Amino acid sequence: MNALARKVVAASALQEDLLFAFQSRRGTIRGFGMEAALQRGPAASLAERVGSFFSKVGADGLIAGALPFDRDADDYLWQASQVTKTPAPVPSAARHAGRWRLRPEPEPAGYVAAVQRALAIMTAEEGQADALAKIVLARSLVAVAEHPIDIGMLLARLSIDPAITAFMVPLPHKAGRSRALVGATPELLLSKAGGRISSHPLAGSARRQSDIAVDAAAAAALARSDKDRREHQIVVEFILDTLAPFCRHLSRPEGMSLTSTRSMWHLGTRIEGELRDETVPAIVLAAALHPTPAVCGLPRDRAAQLIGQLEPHDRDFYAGTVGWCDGRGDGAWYVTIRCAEISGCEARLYAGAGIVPGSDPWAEVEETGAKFGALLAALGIDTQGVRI
Ligand SMILES: C=C(O[C@@H]1C=C(C(=O)O)C=C[C@H]1O)C(=O)O
Repeated sequence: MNALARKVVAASALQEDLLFAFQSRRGTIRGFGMEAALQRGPAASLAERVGSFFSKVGADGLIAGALPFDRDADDYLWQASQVTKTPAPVPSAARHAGRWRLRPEPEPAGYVAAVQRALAIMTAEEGQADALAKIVLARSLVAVAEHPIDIGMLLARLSIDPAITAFMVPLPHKAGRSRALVGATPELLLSKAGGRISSHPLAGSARRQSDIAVDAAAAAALARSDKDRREHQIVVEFILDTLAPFCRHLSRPEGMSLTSTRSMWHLGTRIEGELRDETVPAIVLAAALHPTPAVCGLPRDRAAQLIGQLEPHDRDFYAGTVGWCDGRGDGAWYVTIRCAEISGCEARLYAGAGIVPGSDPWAEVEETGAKFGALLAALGIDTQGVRI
C-alpha cells in the first residue's frame, strides 16, 4: 500500500471512530475513540467528580458529552483518545436512500391537551406567590428509515446552517442498542475562556418563511409579541440571577434582539460576565444553570415535575446540555435542542415550546412542528416523510 492509500485508510478509520463533535462558525472540536469515562452521576456531584477526574488526567485533558434533562439522572461524559480542532469534512450532497415512516408521539391533539392542562393550572394559581409562570412542553416525532441512519452524513448536513452548532455525542446503550444524540442547537448555555463567560439564551419563536417580505413580517411580529417577550424575559432573569454570585461583572444589552437559523426566528439576549474565581470549570457553571426556563419553566422544580406528568415520553438527554470542558476549566455548553436520538434505522426527534398565560395550544403545535424542520431537512424528508 502506498503512503497516500495508507493515509486515506487511516482518515476513514478515524471518521468511524468519531466519539463526539461540535461544529460551528466559531470552530470545530472533534474527539475520536473512547479513552476514559467520567464516573457517572447526577448534577449535584458533578463538581466533585470533574475535580477528581482532572486531578488524575491533568490539565491537558478534555471531557465532552451530555447532561440529561433531569438533574437527578446520570450524565454521560468521555475523554477521547484523540481530539482535533481541524475543520470537519465538507458537507456532501449525499442523502439517505429509501422510504421513511413518521410517527408523532403524542399525536398533535394529545399535545394540545397537555398545553391546555398547563394553562388551566396557571389560571388556577394566578396571584399565588409560587404560581407556575412558564412551562416548556415538548413532543417527539419518530422517523424510521429503511437503512441505518448515517450519523456522519447527518452531522455534515446539519452543519450547513452558519447560525447553529452541529453536535454529536454518544449516549449510554438502551435495551442493548447503541445510541447517539445528533443536533443543530442555536442556543449557547454557557461558554468560558479564562475569566470571561457568555450565555446566549433564546426564547420566543416564529417559523422562517420562504417569501422575504412575509419572513420580515414574521420577525417583526415576534419582536412585538407580548407573550414571546414575557417568555424570554423569564429566561434572561433566571440566568442573570444564577450567574450573579459567580461574577464580578455581569452585563446584558438593553432589550432583546432577533436572531435566526435557517428554519426559525428567535428572541435572544447575549449575556457577558467576568468570574470572581476563574478556576470554576465551564461544566460546573453550565450545570448550575441547567435546565433554564428556556426548556423547563418557572418555578424550576415544579415545572420539571409537571413535565414528567404531562409529557408521555421521557426526555432523557433532550433539553439537557451538551458540550466540552478542558482541564483548565474552559469550555462551551449548549442547550440540547433541535436534536434527535439516533439508534440504527430510527431517529427520535424532539421539539418543545414555552407556555405562558395567553399561549394558544394549536399555535404551539405549529411552533414545535417548525422546530422539527432543521432535523427533517438534514434527514432529507418533509413532515410527511416524503423525500425532499
Ligand atoms: C425547547 C426548544 O426550544 C426552546 C424554546 C423556545 C421557545 O419556546 O420559544 C425557543 C428556543 C429554545 O430555547 C426546542 O427547540 O425544543
